[in-house]
Amino acid sequence: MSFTQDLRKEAEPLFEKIYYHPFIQELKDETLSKEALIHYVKQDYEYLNAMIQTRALTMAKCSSRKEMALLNEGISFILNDESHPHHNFCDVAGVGYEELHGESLAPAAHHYSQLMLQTAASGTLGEALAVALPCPWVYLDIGKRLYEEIQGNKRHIFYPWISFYGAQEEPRINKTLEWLDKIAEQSTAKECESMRKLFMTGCRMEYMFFDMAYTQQKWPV
Ligand SMILES: Cc1ncc(C[n+]2csc(CCO)c2C)c(N)n1
Repeated sequence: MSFTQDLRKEAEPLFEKIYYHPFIQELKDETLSKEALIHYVKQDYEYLNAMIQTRALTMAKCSSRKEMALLNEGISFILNDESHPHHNFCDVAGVGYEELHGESLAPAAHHYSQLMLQTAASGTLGEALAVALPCPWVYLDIGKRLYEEIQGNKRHIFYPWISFYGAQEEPRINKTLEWLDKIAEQSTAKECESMRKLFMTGCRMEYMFFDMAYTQQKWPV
C-alpha cells in the first residue's frame, strides 16, 4: 500500500463520521437550515482565503515548474470555481453571496486556517501538502456518495453543490496523491509520521468545520 493509501485507510472512521454528520445528512435530505448554510458560507469564504495563502506558501517550497503549476491550478480553482457551490447555498438560503464576505473566523475555522498557514510557512513541503490534503479528499468522498444517493437528480436543491464535488471525471486530487507518495518514499520514518499526524488533524478539522456551521459556533467571549 502506498503512503496515501495508508492515510486514507487510517482516516476511514473519520470519513464515515463526516458523511454521517447531520450537516451532510440534512443537506442530502434538503432540510439543512438557512442559518447553517449562511454560517458555512461566511466561514468557508474566509477559510478559502487561508487555503489560497497556504498554496502560495507551499509553492515557495517547490523546486520544479511542474509542481508550481499544480499548486497554481489549485489556487485558480479556488479563485474561479469554488464560488459556484457557495452560490448554491446562498440561493437556497435566500441571501446574496457578497453580503457574507468579511466575517471574522469562528474557533474551528480559525484553528484550521492557522494550522494550514503555520504548517505551510514553517513546515516541510510534505507537511504542507499533507495538512491540506483532507480538504479536497473529504469533499470528493462526500460529493461522490451524495451524487450516488440522489441518483444525479438535477431537481435536488443542492444538486449544484453535490455535482461540483461529486461528479469529477478525473478526480483533481490524483496528481497530488502521486506527488505526496513520491515525497514519502524519500522521507524518513519521522518525517512520514509528522505528515500522517497533520493529515489526521486536517481530517478532524473537516469534521469540526461542518459541526461549527451546524451549531453556528461562536466565540463564547
Ligand atoms: C472547510 C472546507 N474544506 C474543503 C473544501 C473544498 N475545497 C476547498 S479548496 C478545494 C480545492 C483543493 O485545494 C476544495 C476541494 C471547502 N470548500 N471547505
